[in-house]
Amino acid sequence: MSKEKVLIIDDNKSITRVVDAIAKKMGFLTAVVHSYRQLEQVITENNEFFCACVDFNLPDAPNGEAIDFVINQGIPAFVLTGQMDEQTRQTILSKPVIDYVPKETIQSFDYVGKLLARLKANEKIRILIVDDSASARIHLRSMLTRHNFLISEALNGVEALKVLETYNDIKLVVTDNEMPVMTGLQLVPEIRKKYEHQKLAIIAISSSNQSILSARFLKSGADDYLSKPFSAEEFYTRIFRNLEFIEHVEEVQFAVDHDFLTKMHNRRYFFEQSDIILNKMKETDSNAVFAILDLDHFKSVNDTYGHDAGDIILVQTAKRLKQHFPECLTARLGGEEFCILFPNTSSEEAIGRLEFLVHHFENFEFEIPDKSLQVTLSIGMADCSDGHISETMKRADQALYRAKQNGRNQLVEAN
Ligand SMILES: Nc1nc2c(ncn2[C@@H]2O[C@H](COP(=O)(O)OP(=O)(O)OP(=O)(O)O)[C@@H](O)[C@H]2O)c(=O)[nH]1
Repeated sequence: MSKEKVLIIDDNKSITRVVDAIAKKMGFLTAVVHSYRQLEQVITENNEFFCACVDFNLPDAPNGEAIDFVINQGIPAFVLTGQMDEQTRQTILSKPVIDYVPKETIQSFDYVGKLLARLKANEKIRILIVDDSASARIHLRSMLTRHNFLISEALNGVEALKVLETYNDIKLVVTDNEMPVMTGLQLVPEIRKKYEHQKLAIIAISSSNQSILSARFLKSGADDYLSKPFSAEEFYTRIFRNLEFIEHVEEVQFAVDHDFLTKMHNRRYFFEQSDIILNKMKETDSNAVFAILDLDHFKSVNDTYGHDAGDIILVQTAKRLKQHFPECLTARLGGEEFCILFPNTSSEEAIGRLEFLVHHFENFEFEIPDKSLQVTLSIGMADCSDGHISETMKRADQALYRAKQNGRNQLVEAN
């Protein structure tokens, strides 16, 4: 039984084939049925599904009965429908479904793919609901949990601030305005003192008919405003827009901080962070060590086995460095050159760990297509007593030069 299985229910086989292919491409397992009768059978064997994609109209269940059946089994469901009149829309939205997808064009199936990706991503996203009304919280929780979000709740602004301190995976706050202790309008600027728009979105919800309220919320730092009553489509669209903004910023930030090939931190990030770490070390009078690592005769690896093989070795080297030094700041400086900053570490300890690494590389077989090969490592190391990473780097670089001169495959400590 797998929670990673998508249940696909449609009497039209060309539609199930397309949805099946989309789900499989995304790494899901699938179960496909073409009638209500088959659906009942499948469910008796297993009702553990990630979600279900349900046809509104089946020959033996013409009025959305399959949707009710699946939801009653506790399976989150989205609906595929050929009819898109207002009556059908109302009927679908009166049920606690994830969403509906009109089977109008081929783009509808792109939407199915996006929906599945969204549902998978949502499993790691926590939303904080802030409302003093239990029924409002229950309603919002029900709408959001069917989209797989993790949920926390608070009854007023002060509680909300405490919950934000407790959970670091909250990406979105949905807040009411009128609440005892601290209102939504008071809460929003308090949140903004600590959390930027790129990290945390705020959507305010209110039934107040004061048109100025939305402007006041937006000016105090909210990202969006919803007036009650709102449709499910509007609610979800605003939730996803705001989360997508945060996710795009995260993607851009990742690209800025990481090396494209190895996904290791890059030179720019290393310099920025090493300053912060070395300042902390100075304050606590602790020792730090810097090492620069260079693969030996890498040009000949590229020349002999090709650039793609060289890339594989760089990626595997990055993986080994992250595994060996999880608590250190590691980065790819460029080309076949990497570096490590050991915080709170004596030179003796760093020497021990780096010598072990040299030995490990000497004995390690890199796997490239149809072959395995050894690539050794030279390292220059310097303690960070001069306080500036650029000075330390110069000394470590000279030590690396000596390691290369002495025959490579070794560690040399700076004078
Ligand atoms: N495959 C691959 N090769 C790279 C990349 N970046 C730099 N290189 C190659 O790394 C090689 C570095 O060569 P050299 O600087 O001569 O150093 P070396 O051959 O390792 O010699 P020593 O350092 O003296 O042992 C060059 O062939 C570059 O083209 C990359 O992203 N991928």
